[in-house]
Amino acid sequence: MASAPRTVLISGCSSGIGLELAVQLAQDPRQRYQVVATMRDLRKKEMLEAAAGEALGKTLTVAQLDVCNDESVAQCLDCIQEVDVLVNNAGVGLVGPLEGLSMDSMQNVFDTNFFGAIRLVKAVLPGMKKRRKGHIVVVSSVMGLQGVMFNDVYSASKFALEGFFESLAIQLLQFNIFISLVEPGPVVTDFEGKLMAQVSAAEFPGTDPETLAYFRDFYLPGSRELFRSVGQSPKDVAQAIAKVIGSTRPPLRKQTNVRYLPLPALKALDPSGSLYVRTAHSLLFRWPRLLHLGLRCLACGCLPARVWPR
Ligand SMILES: NC(=O)C1=CN([C@@H]2O[C@H](COP(=O)(O)OP(=O)(O)OC[C@H]3O[C@@H](n4cnc5c(N)ncnc54)[C@H](OP(=O)(O)O)[C@@H]3O)[C@@H](O)[C@H]2O)C=CC1
Ligand SMILES: CC1=C(/C=C/C(C)=C/C=C/C(C)=C/C=O)C(C)(C)CCC1
Repeated sequence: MASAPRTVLISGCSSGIGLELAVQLAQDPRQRYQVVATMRDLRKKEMLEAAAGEALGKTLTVAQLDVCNDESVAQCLDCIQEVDVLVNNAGVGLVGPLEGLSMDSMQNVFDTNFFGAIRLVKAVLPGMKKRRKGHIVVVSSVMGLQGVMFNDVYSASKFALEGFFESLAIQLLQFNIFISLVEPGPVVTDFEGKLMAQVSAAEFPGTDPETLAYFRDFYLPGSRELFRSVGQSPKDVAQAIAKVIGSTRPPLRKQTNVRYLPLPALKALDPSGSLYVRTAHSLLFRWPRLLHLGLRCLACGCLPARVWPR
């Protein structure tokens, strides 16, 4: 006999990975999921509703949820009996020279990416513990594994998630609750467009001209090329997350982009950290042509498209 559908609550479904995941799970051919797709601004729900098609109102419902707001979280959860799977997907980026970024903008990154996820976990955990089952999925990033220049604060917010959820995972095994940190590389969503809009509007006051030139003339072109060459589609990332949710023994960590794997591998190869830091520095500042060639090679499609082990 087929078991009852699991209720999946996903944050940040107005666009990108969250939207794709909500639709994929709601359209699961085996109807294993009842999806509560949430977003902070319901005026943005049209795209999700259109993509959901016939699943809307059946296996997918849309609800308001701002991960930075206690009241919004409480109201949303009041309407759901049990959350079997929580997907912490909502997130914001922040890029630029540190000297030119306001403390408010940095705090907003932590409020959303880190404390937003914790706020939701605190809300669903008592129920999961009582039922002695549950799965918490966190959309982390390769930047939760290694820092990337000019992404200092965003990367720190993802490192914070990694430390927090790895710690929690140990206790929660006692309650049969699993944690999975999904670590995508660059994904072609509104995320990059929002960052670029932020960059073109910002003047980065107080930043010295040399640093600004490194950011604008080295980092931005390199990052643009990286997204163009090895960027994954949100559909691919959502598929990887759906697989993690569907597995009986969910992994603690899952990287989604095989073409980005050489970079985290540098960190694993040299625990002192120097190999990764020096290679990233050289690729950006000393051998940009090698970076360009390497990215073209990685993009050419001759590499397998899946991450090993599967
Ligand atoms: N794109 C990429 O290259 C990568 C992205 N990630 C991570 O994937 C996740 C999804 O990003 P992605 O789909 O790419 O980008 P999008 O910008 O398309 O999606 C981000 C989502 O988060 C929502 N959000 C932001 N703040 C809040 C809030 N306070 N409460 C509720 N929702 C909020 C946005 O809503 P709104 O429309 O209202 O702003 C939007 O729905 C993020 O955690 C991101 O860090 C990880 C690795 C790479
Ligand atoms: C420019 C540049 C880099 C940039 C990496 C970037 C920009 C990664 C972006 C990842 C994202 C967007 C994750 C989201 O969570 C490298 C490869 C480290 C080193 C060489 C030069």
